[in-house]
Amino acid sequence: MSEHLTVVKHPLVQHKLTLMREKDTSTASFRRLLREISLLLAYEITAELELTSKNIETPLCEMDAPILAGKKLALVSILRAGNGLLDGVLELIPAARVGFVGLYRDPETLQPVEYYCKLPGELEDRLTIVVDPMLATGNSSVAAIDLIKAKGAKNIRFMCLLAAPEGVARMKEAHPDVPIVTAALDECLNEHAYIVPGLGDAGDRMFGTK
Ligand SMILES: O=P(O)(O)OC[C@H]1O[C@H](OP(=O)(O)OP(=O)(O)O)[C@H](O)[C@@H]1O
Ligand SMILES: O=c1cc[nH]c(=O)[nH]1
Ligand SMILES: [Mg+2]
Repeated sequence: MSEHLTVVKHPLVQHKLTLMREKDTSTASFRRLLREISLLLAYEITAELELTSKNIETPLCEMDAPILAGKKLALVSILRAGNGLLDGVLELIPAARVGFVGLYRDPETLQPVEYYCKLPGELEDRLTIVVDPMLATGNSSVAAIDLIKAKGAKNIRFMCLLAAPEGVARMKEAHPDVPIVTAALDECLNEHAYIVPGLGDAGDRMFGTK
């Protein structure tokens, strides 16, 4: 991908995102909508994957048919909210290898606290798609991508649902080689570093916690 930031303006994405933002949307609907949007974002983020060809036999004849080139993709979910995007992407790319980085944002310092990390092998040879619905200060995604790069990944993309300008700038500074695909670029962060207008706490809305 050549752009550092891609906002997916597809009408279905925008419609579903509006439903997710509404404060009275139920946990069940929120989860379903996130899965549906993740399929559409996955379509976009994989649009330029490299193809090679394979000789196959159809019931009628032989042909050279396109298939994905290279090693299986890696998907990395930033726990816990990342799992809401992961489920949909895995439906589209079921053979992908999957890793998890467990981080939560300390509400006082806004720094990410790591509590888990398990990543697939041979990351240097794979396209790695990192998923987390919220890019707020960017501290969590930058820290997760630091860990993923330390494990060898060189070709990384980041998928989110909402991005704040502050988070996009932080990512561009720390990881200019990592393209971001998002459903919306919101206005700003509030005094608690929540995205405005945003949708609130993605993890809490997805899992029904508070
Ligand atoms: O860009 P940042 O300012 O770092 O904020 C974004 C992070 O905050 C949320 O996670 P949270 O810490 O709420 O953890 P959770 O997924 O367990 O709810 C979100 O899913 C991101 O990981
Ligand atoms: O707006 C925000 C910011 C960080 N994490 C969230 O879940 N929402
Ligand atoms: Mg949360």
